[in-house]
Amino acid sequence: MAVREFDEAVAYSIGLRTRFRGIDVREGMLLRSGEQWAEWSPFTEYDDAEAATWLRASLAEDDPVPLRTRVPVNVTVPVVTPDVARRLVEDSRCRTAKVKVADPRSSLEDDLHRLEAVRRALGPDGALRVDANGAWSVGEALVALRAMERFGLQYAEQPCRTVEELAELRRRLRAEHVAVPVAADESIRRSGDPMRVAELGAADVVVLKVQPLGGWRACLELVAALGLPAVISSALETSLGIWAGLRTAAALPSSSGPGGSVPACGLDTVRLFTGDAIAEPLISQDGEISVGERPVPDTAALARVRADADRQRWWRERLERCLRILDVPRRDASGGTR
Ligand SMILES: O=C(O)CCC(=O)C1=CC=C[C@@H](O)[C@@H]1C(=O)O
Ligand SMILES: [Mg+2]
Repeated sequence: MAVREFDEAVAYSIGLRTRFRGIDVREGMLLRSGEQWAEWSPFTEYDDAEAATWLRASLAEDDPVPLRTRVPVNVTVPVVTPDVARRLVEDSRCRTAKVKVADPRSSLEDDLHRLEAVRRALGPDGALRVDANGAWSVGEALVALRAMERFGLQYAEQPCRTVEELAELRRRLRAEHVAVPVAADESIRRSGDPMRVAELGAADVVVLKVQPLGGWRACLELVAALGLPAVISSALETSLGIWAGLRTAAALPSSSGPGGSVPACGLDTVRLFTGDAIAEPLISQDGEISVGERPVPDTAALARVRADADRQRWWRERLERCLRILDVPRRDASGGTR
């Protein structure tokens, strides 16, 4: 089945080195319009309405104007043993680490051991973040963050599920003099009303992802409207999706971070993949990734990550449904629109 809106639409399937957010394989599509390739990779369990928002990002025809050529990034530490965590941080040479915590497979004690190993690998000057993906109640978050405070946390990302809980937690952390700022991720990208985070005073920092928010323009508009420090993060993508995040981070206003730079972004996740679609994957060097021209897939690399016929069909059908939701003008066989 052909998808007429694109010149090519290829589904990929790439193994993860470590289980991450409950998945071992990342799937998505790479879409070509003329010379331009983009990624569309809504998680497979998302419904069509949410997947269509991600598609809006992939349909963007222009790119934001970059203000810098390099973007600092954090190394992302999944739920792994302290030893593996230490090695990941040391190998990355990043000066900021984000550690997954509150996973069903990891007790608070396990989390504390992992954090201790990461803090030791970073040294006292490195920045350390945790991400709980909304797993804690307010009470649980208070207990955990009180215990984690001694490692010096830059912030805790989405400690609780709802915006109201984040706001309450933030108040109670302050009242109890626990020095851990709160960052909102899912409350921005999945709540349907990202402005509520600012209205309720629910976060000190916001985490923004280009595909889930429907594109770079929506991200930059949100940064301006929210008036909070913003960290651009990956949605666990190939280098094509990562490039869109990097380019957006490169366009953040210079007031975002010290010395005209931006806070370290969560864009070093190609490291978590066993393969990629481009020849020179966008992975950090000395804690930064250079933002070059929009990449194009490499024929051999793309062949290695191409999904099987069943998954090609599944993704194409999903793409057709999402295009209908967005009401994208149909191209006729000659390439014109109708
Ligand atoms: O922010 C990072 O360091 C990497 C990206 C990352 O952690 C995530 C990517 C995609 C899905 C999420 O579960 C997860 C996150 O919650 O931030
Ligand atoms: Mg997160």
